[in-house]
Amino acid sequence: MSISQRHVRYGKYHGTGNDFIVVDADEYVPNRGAFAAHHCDRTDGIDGDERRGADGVLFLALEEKYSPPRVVMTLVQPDGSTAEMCGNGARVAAEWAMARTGASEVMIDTQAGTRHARRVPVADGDDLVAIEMGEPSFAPEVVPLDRDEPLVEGQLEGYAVTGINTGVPHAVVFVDDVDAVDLESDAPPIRHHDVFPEGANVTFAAPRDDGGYDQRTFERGVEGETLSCGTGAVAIAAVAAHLGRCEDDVVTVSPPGGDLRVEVPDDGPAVLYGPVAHEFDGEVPVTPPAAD
Ligand SMILES: N[C@@H](CCC[C@H](N)C(=O)O)C(=O)O
Repeated sequence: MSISQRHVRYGKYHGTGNDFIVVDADEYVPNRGAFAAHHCDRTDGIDGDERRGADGVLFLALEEKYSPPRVVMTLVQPDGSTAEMCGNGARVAAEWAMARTGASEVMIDTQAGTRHARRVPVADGDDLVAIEMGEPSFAPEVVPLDRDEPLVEGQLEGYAVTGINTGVPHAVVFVDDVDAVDLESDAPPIRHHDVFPEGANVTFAAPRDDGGYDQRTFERGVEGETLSCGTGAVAIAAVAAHLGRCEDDVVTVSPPGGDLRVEVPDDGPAVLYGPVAHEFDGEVPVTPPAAD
């Protein structure tokens, strides 16, 4: 005998390929971790136009009474963990809220702080969504690091690694060619290294002749490579500025899924710009089927 299942509606979005299932937080999901683990699965998860599954579930609570409107964002990752911040996820949250309210700017409440987001019209192209990202920090207690000094190009697992927090911890490594890195084997020992007591996303960057950087990131919580990572793009720009590797305070960072623009002023918060796409909408069971 089958028991009828309650379903929840969702929207599927991506920001330069970093893709998310968006669920209105008014929809009661009793076990958000299990929901994310099941529906984000790349083999058995939600059936997308191009790729199954997703990099995470964004539970979004819209507070329309404020001006600009506010959104409380909770990112639940495929391993069931909750991330304090997500640059591309926050841009998706902003697009979702701006489409619902007609506003062209919103405030996003994250565990890393409240961030201002706005739509940026682009001549002859799709609008960009810009999100204020706070001030990147190298401070050991903020990254966090299991030592008293910042980690700047310290030797870890055969790479020169810099630890930085851009809302979440990143281990940034500069290389000549990101495509020459075996991410699936080289990133996990850094991601789980003792120096990062809460773990770290591992972001490789290679300078290009045009002043921009190529990016590849192995994400904590996804436990694999994603097509884009916004906090990682900001981490590259901030570490490059810190090491004197870039002259401009506006840097184009290119993960596999597209181009992101990052502003890293000497004082004040970083800003991340990029496109957001709404792929499709659907409904899924609120309680995933039990594993065999
Ligand atoms: N893809 C995100 C980062 C998400 C959080 C990360 N996986 C973590 O656990 O720290 C982005 O665009 O910033």
